[in-house]
Amino acid sequence: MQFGQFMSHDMAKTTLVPSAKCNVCQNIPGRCMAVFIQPQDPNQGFHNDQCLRVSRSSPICGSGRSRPRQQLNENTGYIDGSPIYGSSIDDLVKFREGSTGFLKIKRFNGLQLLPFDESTCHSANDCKATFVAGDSRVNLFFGLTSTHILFTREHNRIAARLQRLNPHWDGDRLFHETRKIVGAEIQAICYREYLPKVLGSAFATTVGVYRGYDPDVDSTVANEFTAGAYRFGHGMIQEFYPRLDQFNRTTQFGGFNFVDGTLHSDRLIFQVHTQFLSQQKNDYC
Ligand code: HEM
Ligand SMILES: [Ca+2]
Repeated sequence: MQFGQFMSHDMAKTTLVPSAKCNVCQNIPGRCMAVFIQPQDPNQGFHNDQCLRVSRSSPICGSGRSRPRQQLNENTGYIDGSPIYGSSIDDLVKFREGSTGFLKIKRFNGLQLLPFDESTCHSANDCKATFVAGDSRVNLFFGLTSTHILFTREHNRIAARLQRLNPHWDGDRLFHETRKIVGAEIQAICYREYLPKVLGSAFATTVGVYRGYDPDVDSTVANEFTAGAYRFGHGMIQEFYPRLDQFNRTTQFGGFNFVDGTLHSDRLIFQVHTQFLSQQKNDYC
């Protein structure tokens, strides 16, 4: 599940119409869809809300009128570690340690973590555990945050080794050679470990043997894949996750009880979704 979510964030980030613009139980063409609650639905919370307010994916400007509506992917569709490095050169400066070959990390309580989102800090030593990374969804779930931290540390581990082997490399060379290796590691885990487990015997017929890079393949991500098919992973989310103390002993089960006492994962997605949308800054066309 956890690697799958990380992969989905490497391949796609669909901009949504801000939820504040969809706060009524009404269909607003092109923007919002209201899913009305059926009288027989047993969920009282849904009845209180009257409908589920669904924001539509933002269109690419100009599409949806004389030509079919197309959705925007804010991230690089290639599996290239973009949750770690960002999807644009401008963003990279936020994560790279100056002009060195290393990624920024924050040392906290003897741990190497991601930099804190300073807008959530009351003082230098009093910050919320909200991190900055190449994909803004890094804080959506602590398993996902851990995966980000893992690959950020992996980058710095490899960069340190490469630096020892190639002391003449400048920061740019060191950074990009390392990034290439980390991206390749993520691809290798995806194709050699994750997909064979997910697809089972269908792996051979659906993915098959890698025959080398083909520049003619359209590498953009299909809407059907992100909006539908790949969300199969939501069904893999467990309701409880074991948590470890500093001695790696199981302390308690970390349920999703921050979601107003309910532990059902569908509801989790819905709740996190609403929280997450309220943080979105991007507007639609
Ligand atoms: C703790 C686990 C997870 C949580 C809390 C979570 C939550 C969410 C939320 C809130 C969204 C945005 C909802 C929306 O666009 O309507 C989303 C989108 C998505 N999720 Fe998950 N998810 C989790 C795990 C997974 C897993 C394991 C997979 C696949 C293996 C996955 C695949 C996707 C995909 C493909 C999208 C659409 C991405 C886009 O187009 O931007 N998610 N998820
Ligand atoms: Ca990517």
